[in-house]
Amino acid sequence: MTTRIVVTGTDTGIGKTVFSAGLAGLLDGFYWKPVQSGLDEETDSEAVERLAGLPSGRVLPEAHRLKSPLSPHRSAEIDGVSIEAADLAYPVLPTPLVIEGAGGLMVPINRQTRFIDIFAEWRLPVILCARTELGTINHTLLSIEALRARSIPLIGIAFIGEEVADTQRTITEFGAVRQLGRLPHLVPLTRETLRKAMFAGFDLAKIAGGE
Ligand SMILES: Nc1ncnc2c1ncn2[C@@H]1O[C@H](COP(=O)(O)OP(=O)(O)OP(=O)(O)O)[C@@H](O)[C@H]1O
Ligand SMILES: C[C@H](N)[C@H](N)CCCCCC(=O)O
Ligand SMILES: [Mg+2]
Repeated sequence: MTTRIVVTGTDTGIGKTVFSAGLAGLLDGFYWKPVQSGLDEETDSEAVERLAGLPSGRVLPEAHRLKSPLSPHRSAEIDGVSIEAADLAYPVLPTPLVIEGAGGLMVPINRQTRFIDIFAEWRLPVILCARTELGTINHTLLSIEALRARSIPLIGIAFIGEEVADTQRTITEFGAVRQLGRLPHLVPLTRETLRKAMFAGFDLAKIAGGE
């Protein structure tokens, strides 16, 4: 089965890229970051190259690489370019493909379109990355509601951070959503520690099984 999975999250900086690297490695697939904003530090694609342990060529080139580490719609304006939904048509490959958004669901790619609108068009199954720390119940349930309102298939939640059992239970119960697993904060964060943590923390059958 060709698995195309969108990895999104409740916010920026919560661990979507690290989780995507681990997932692409587990699936032995490809990774694609359609829009990268911020080029001065390691990009998401470079991080996945470093962490996923995939053969070369499996990290696909971004459709847009924008200089400023801002919301893509603004970063594009500063660079004098415009991101159109058509630019973000995902590649059709015979192997698993992990596609990472930018920030959270409502992040705009231009002044009319947000990532969630693209995901609604794509209709691909989504994994929602969520923190476990205080504040995540609200952010996660709001994100789930937004996905459900647009009938975007939600495979489940990938928790990132230390275990907070009641928070994770509260989210899965109120959200009527599966907990796919949890990726702790890894020290050190390496290809090896990530692969080990993904095997230990996630059930691939749950993920590949779709919504
Ligand atoms: N499980 C983890 N263990 C250790 N460090 C982590 C983990 N997850 C994320 N980090 C670190 O936290 C920072 C943000 O993570 P990451 O880049 O994955 O966030 P993101 O959600 O992809 O952000 P963006 O919205 O910019 O794509 C990075 O420095 C990353 O190395
Ligand atoms: C720059 C950052 N690393 C991401 N690529 C983009 C995050 C956009 C967040 C927009 C917002 O929610 O305010
Ligand atoms: Mg990222």
